[in-house]
Amino acid sequence: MATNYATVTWDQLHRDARTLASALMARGEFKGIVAVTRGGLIPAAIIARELDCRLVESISVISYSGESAQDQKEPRVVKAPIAAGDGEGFLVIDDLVDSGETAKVVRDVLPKAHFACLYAKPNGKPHTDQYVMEVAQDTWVLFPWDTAPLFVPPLARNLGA
Ligand SMILES: O=P(O)(O)OC[C@H]1O[C@H](OP(=O)(O)OP(=O)(O)O)[C@H](O)[C@@H]1O
Ligand SMILES: Nc1nc2[nH]cnc2c(=O)[nH]1
Ligand SMILES: [Mg+2]
Repeated sequence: MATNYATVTWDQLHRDARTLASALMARGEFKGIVAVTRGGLIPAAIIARELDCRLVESISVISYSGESAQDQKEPRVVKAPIAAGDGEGFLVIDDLVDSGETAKVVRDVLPKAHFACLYAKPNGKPHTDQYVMEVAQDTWVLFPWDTAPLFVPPLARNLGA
């Protein structure tokens, strides 16, 4: 079970995706981008815009059924990235690598692609070619699409409770 949570706002996600795009510029042009659904879709859209890349494919992988590491399942590819072939010249984008199991399965399908993500936990780091920020293994990242602002009572109201 994750003991900590790290909340990522839309602004921060956009900034981190642009930082990744900027680092990827040094690798020259990609033929196309493969987004790992669903978490990689929004980062891939931001990066495709920055790299002026119009060919966006997807690979659909299901690895988690809930909101913690306890909910991890064997990753299942439910849609193949046909347009990307063996991945040569393609960039694969996911939101994060945690255990690295999803990335491993994606790499089996696209062995020649360059794999990049925004956030990487220590166990996932060996399975990504590039990432923006490291996150502790016991931290669960809450993406902007996972959360909503909600009312929090003032501290003083809990006095004596
Ligand atoms: O390195 P791992 O331990 O495999 O975990 C990382 C994967 O888990 C999440 O996807 P998830 O399966 O929850 O599906 P989603 O992207 O559709 O939310 C995340 O988006 C990564 O793809
Ligand atoms: N939202 C989210 N999904 C994950 N899938 C695997 N690890 C994580 C994480 O830390 N946050
Ligand atoms: Mg995912």
